[in-house]
Amino acid sequence: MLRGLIWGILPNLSRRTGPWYSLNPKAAKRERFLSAKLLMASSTFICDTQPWKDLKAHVEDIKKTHLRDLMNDHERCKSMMLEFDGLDLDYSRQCANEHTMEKLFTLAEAAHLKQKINSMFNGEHINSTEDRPVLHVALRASRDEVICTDGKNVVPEVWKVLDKIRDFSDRIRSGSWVGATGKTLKDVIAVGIGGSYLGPLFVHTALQTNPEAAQCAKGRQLRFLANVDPIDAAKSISGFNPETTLVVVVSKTFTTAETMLNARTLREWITAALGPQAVAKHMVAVSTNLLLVEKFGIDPNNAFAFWDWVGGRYSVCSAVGVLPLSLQYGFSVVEKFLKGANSIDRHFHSAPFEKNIPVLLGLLSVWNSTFLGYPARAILPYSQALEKFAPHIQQVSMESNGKGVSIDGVPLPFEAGEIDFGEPGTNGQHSFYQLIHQGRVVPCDFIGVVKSQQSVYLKGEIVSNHDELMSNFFAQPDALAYGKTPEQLRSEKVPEHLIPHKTFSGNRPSFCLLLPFLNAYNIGQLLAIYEHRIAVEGFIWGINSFDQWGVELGKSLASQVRKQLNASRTKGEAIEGFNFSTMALLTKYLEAKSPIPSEPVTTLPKDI
Ligand SMILES: O=P(O)(O)OC[C@H]1O[C@H](O)[C@H](O)[C@@H](O)[C@@H]1O
Repeated sequence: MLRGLIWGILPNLSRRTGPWYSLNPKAAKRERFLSAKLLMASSTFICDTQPWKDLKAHVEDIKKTHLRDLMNDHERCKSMMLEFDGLDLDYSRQCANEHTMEKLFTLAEAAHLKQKINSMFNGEHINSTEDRPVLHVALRASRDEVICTDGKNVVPEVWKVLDKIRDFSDRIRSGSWVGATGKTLKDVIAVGIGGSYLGPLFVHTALQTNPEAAQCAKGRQLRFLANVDPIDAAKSISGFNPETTLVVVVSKTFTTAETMLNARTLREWITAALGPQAVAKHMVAVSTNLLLVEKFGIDPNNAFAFWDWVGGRYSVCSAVGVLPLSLQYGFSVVEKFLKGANSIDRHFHSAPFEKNIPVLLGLLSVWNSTFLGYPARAILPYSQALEKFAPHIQQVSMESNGKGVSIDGVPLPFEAGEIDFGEPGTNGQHSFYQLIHQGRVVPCDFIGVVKSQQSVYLKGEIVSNHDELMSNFFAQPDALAYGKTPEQLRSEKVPEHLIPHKTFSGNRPSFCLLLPFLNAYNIGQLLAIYEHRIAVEGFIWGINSFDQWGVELGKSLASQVRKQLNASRTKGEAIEGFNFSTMALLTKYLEAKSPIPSEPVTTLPKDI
């Protein structure tokens, strides 16, 4: 109740006056602390509210009607189709009817969804455990938009960095900025991991085959180096010449162990060939921590900033993605990507829930996972260019919503988050679709594209390769929804002993999202839809979707192992301080890995 009141009142105040605590930072911190304490005291879960209980009760009702019968109601289907800015969403194959939707909207009200969305756009510190606002929407705002946090409009800062990227990427691409030996830098290696890698990789993979973008990228190569496995470093430099390569070190914190080691490895690769002074011409950085960038040896003038109000997994629209992508495709292509994301931001912020794509997707995902009990979600783009979309969304979704406590730190009495996975169709059909058709129920997102980036028509065939792909896009959702009954099989004269094996229960929910084309703008739209959908789910569950404490424990244990490896090799110290199993395995590892260097050696990754 109290928590609801706070969520309700603060955004309204801040809309009128700017953030209410903006003038005095000390008071602001104290107020935030007090609010957090108040929130702690009022641990009403969303599952204790009447709308939640109504939805629980509604599950039995909806289970009485098979999806194939729901699909017979054309009015229902019509009401579950939505068009916005060239995109078509069809959610008629959800196990839901008008009552489900009404109840979900009532749940959204009880969770103060509208106020929470406003709080995000208003720059409130909704990431309370890190005391930060969540403003990735500001990264793609147009120059004239005003998005404030702590009393300051952040849009001019965003555009200052974007202008710097435009200028720098133009200079690199035109050859006015050259490497240490006077050669044009035509190849780029972006070193980064997690949010400093997955989003840019997804966008790069999607743009690569777009004719307009590919034309702009002619003669240039962009590669990513993420894994600390030395094979990845070797692959990243394979065939590249340090003289013509620019390394972009991308790390929000500039402390991530893997990225820093890879950055040192590539620095060594450059300096071994061109001398230490070459770093100034061949290495630049993207980070929020410009002090550490300088300490690493990169000129702060060659650093591109972003801000702590951008979560790593939401950073693809910051310099994290915009710099490497602009180097490859030119800033004007990337600007279209930002515009596509901005179009969805505005839609998400202003459209009524009944017509709001991220809200509808988010609410129905909560319905599927929490109420119907389907904990996984398959992301199935029928487009090879989107092959890195599911890996990116895995991080955005599972790092955001894989939480065990509410925003006020109280253990949740229900499970939050989903298990996301996916593959492009039709490849996935020949892999895991067996399970989603006859095994566990996994709600699916089918993503299709109307106009392919490639049109291949073979002699004598009127159905193009792309039509063939899309035939599957249209067929699979119906196969999941309708299934196949024993009666149908009998009418097809299927032998009785095979009928149980060939029966498809159906009643398996899916969404269809159709994009007109796969260009920079649509890719931006797609990204923002998923980012906001995931936020909607977290807002409903009442968790903090913007922190990620769960990744820390493994990191600190790895650092203990690293220390031990160092001590064993340099001082011959015995393995100690671990449990029996880890000690045994570590000892085996050390014994088997000989010769063990006792002092630092430099062996650069070999070009493979
Ligand atoms: O950008 P960095 O600071 O190097 O962080 C890279 C990644 O590190 C961690 O694993 C976090 O869980 C991710 O959210 C983050 O994206």
